[in-house]
Amino acid sequence: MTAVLNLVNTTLEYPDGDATVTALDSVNLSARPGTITSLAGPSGSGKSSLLAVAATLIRPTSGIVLLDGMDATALSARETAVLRRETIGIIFQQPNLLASLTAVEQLQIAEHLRGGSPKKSKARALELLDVVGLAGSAGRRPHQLSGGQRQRVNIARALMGEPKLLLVDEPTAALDHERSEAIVRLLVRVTREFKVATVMVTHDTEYIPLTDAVATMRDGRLTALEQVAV
Ligand SMILES: Nc1ncnc2c1ncn2[C@@H]1O[C@H](COP(=O)(O)OP(=O)(O)OP(=O)(O)O)[C@@H](O)[C@H]1O
Repeated sequence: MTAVLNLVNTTLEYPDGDATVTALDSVNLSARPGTITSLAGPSGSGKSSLLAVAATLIRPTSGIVLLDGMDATALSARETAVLRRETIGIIFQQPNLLASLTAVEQLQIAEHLRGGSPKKSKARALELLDVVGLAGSAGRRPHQLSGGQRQRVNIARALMGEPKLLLVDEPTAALDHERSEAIVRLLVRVTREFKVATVMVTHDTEYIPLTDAVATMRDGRLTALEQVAV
């Protein structure tokens, strides 16, 4: 199947006084529908930079970012925002839920901001909460949910826009072992069920075997891309 994301010779440099820091150094990576790739590597190796470039939040210094066949580096800021909204779901480390809203409303507001109809969005929000195992918690506010449940709302919210690419940054950072494994298993399941291409930054190497492939970074370079044997 055709890749949803293709990074081609992508380089990202940050200014650092008179010098530059090369956060990404000629990186090539692709992600296909229905597959989940772990992105591993030591601190400062470029994982977050790769995710930000793939998310079109940062434009690379050189190279190409192909999203669903379109070169995002050739688009205007407005066109890039539309492509991002229609193609990408982003799951940050912290769920960043709004304290006064119920779980179902967190999903509805995301859809409202995208211009969707409230009635349709409620039905889809309830469906997605069911998918992530929160059917009985739709009316709960963040303080009435556990850390793992809040991360599940975060995942369901990212799926509201029917993304083709799911970019996930350290989803288990704030969770204990049992909840972390459950979250990674959930990400694998939704990747298959919704046929999204998922790229997940992780420090927890123990969950890598649950995913399809692992891309390892060091000093801005992709040093290995291996399929995970099952
Ligand atoms: N805004 C910035 N300005 C200057 N340098 C930056 C900036 N963001 C990141 N860097 C540098 O780019 C390199 C890659 O950083 P990046 O955050 O992408 O690595 P990482 O693998 O995600 O690290 P961590 O696991 O600690 O989050 C590092 O040398 C970092 O110091």
